[in-house]
Order: sequence, then C-alpha cells, then structure tokens
Amino acid sequence: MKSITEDLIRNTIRIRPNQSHKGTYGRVTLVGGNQNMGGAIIMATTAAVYSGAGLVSTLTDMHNLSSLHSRLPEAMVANILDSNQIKKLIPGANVVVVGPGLGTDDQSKNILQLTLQNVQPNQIVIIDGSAITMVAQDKIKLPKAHIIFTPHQMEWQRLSGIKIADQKNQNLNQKVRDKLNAIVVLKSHHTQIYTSKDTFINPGGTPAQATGGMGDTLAGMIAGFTAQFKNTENAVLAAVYAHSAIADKLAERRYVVLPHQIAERIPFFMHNYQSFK
Ligand SMILES: NC(=O)C1=CN([C@@H]2O[C@H](COP(=O)(O)OP(=O)(O)OC[C@H]3O[C@@H](n4cnc5c(N)ncnc54)[C@H](O)[C@@H]3O)[C@@H](O)[C@H]2O)[C@@H](O)CC1
Ligand SMILES: Nc1ncnc2c1ncn2[C@@H]1O[C@H](COP(=O)(O)OP(=O)(O)O)[C@@H](O)[C@H]1O
Ligand SMILES: [Mg+2]
Repeated sequence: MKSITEDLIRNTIRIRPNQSHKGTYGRVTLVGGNQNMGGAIIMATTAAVYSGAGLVSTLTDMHNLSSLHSRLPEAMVANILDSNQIKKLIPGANVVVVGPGLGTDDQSKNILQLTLQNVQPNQIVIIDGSAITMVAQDKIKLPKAHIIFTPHQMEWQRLSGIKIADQKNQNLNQKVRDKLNAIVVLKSHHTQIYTSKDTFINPGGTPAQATGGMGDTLAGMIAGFTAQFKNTENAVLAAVYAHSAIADKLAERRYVVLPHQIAERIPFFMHNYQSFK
C-alpha cells in the first residue's frame, strides 16, 4: 500500500492561471439534506465552495434554505422535491455529490434514483452517507460515470458485505471495488483509497476529527478538488490528505476539531501547496 505524499499534493494543486474565470473551476451540484439533517449538506456545500469550485448549487429541502444562505451566500439553492430542478442541475454539473443528510425513506430513495438517472457518462459522482446505505440496501442501479464512494466502515460493511473486522484484508476490499468499478475512499483512522490500479493510505488523521459532519466535509472537498484538477485520482488523494492534514494541525491546540473549522482552513492549505502549472 502506498502512502499519500506531500509531493503528490504539490503536483495536484494548481497555481490558478490569470486567464481564468469561475467557469474554469468547475460546476458542482450537491443533493442532500432532509428536514432533520440540513447541517450535513450545508457542511458538504461549504467544503466544496472553500475548496475553490467555480459554481456550486445545492438541491436540498427548502427548510434548509435560509440557514444555508445565511452561512454561505456563495451557493445557489434549489428545491430537492422539484424534479425539474433535479433534471436541470444534475446534467449541468461537472461533479455531483449525493447523500449527505439525504435520509433513507421512500422520498429520499426517489430523489436518489432521479439523481442517478440524470447523471451523464462524463461526470464525476460522489456517493456518500445515506446514498451509500440506499445503494447497499435497495440495489439501486448505478449510472455509467466516474463514481467515487466515500463510505465509513459501517457503510462499507453494508455496501460490500465485508464485516468491519475483515476490512483489514485489502484483497477483499479491492475485489468489491473492482465489481463496483469506482474509486472507494474507505474512511477510518487512517483512510484507505482503492483505485483501479492501486491502494493508498492516508498518513494523517486524528480522533479530534471524530465528530458528526466530518465526512460530509470530506465529500464536499473531494467535489471541489475533482472539479478543478484534471487527474481525478490525484484530486481525490489530495482532498483526503488535506482534510486530515488540516485537522492534525488544528488538533495541536484543540481537543476536538469541528468540520467548519476545517472548511475555513482549506484555502490557506491550498495556497501553501499550490505549485503545479
Ligand atoms: N448535522 C447533520 O445533519 C449530520 C448528518 N449526518 C448524516 O447522517 C446520515 C447517516 O450517517 P451516519 O454515519 O450518522 O449513520 P450510519 O448509521 O450510516 O453509521 C453510523 C454507525 O456506524 C458506526 N461506525 C462504525 N465504524 C465507523 C466509522 N469508522 N466511522 C463512522 N461510523 C462508524 C457508528 O458507531 C454508528 O453506529 C448521513 O446522511 C450523514 O450525512 C451525519 O453526517 C452527522 C451530522
Ligand atoms: N479517530 C479518527 N482518526 C482519524 N480520522 C477520523 C477519526 N474518526 C473520524 N475520522 C474521520 O472523520 C470522517 C468521518 O466521516 P463520517 O463518519 O462519514 O462522518 P459524518 O457522516 O458524520 O460526516 C472521516 O473522514 C474519518 O476518516
Ligand atoms: Mg458520513
């Protein structure tokens, strides 16, 4: 297993060309946040915006509209229950994130299905949280696209059938990855990333990160990084590395690190590591 290196981060985070505009940095559409879990999609959206995605739109329950906008006026918001909005905003994105705070009831399932039906083959689709649980339980058909799953160990157990105790076995994980034909970000103390060719381990990570919303934030970061940087695999690795490197730094002086504190530090981290032209 290869460790993610600082060199890889430096070779991924690009100095922004002067001749560029918001369209250069990708469109991200996020789908999630029911009436009880608006925070999850707000954190994911925040991370996508702070990672530098050019245009970010969020399909969520309208109960979350004012809380999202009061924290993050940069994001556009549409009604998750309006199927026409889903049909418009999914095909118009470069990167789609589905799942943070989506829930797993029948309405959530319909939203997930409609979202996936509107995905285009050239798109990157990040499947997180509730969406992983529904794909696992309801045998939902996956679209042709560049798919990235971001399960924690319990979600991976649901999706892969591999018990948490057996997830140490890389061959088992890789076999299921091959079947899914996706990048798998298996989150834990030291997160592992399974790609078609390799397995990587994230050297960073701290128990100060063990707080609700930390994974929602990572999903938004992966969206922001993959929207901007051409090599999708390296963009995923860089996002995973940055998420925990920021947390490790903050944890030098804190008992717990909150997701929004990570989001605020992303532009500083990217500034320090930018080098690739
Ligand atoms: N503020 C919010 O709105 C929040 C909403 N959330 C959403 O809640 C939904 C359900 O996700 P949850 O993950 O809470 O619930 P799940 O039921 O999917 O998983 C949580 C269970 O998995 C267990 N587990 C075992 N290994 C784990 C590991 N390595 N990491 C994390 N959990 C592990 C936990 O102990 C817990 O019992 C998702 O859609 C998620 O996005 C959560 O992100 C929490 C914050
Ligand atoms: N003890 C730990 N050490 C390192 N990282 C951790 C630890 N606990 C949680 N994390 C990180 O926090 C995130 C948690 O993701 P997840 O469980 O999906 O959170 P949520 O759904 O609440 O947003 C993952 O990136 C995981 O690697
Ligand atoms: Mg999660």
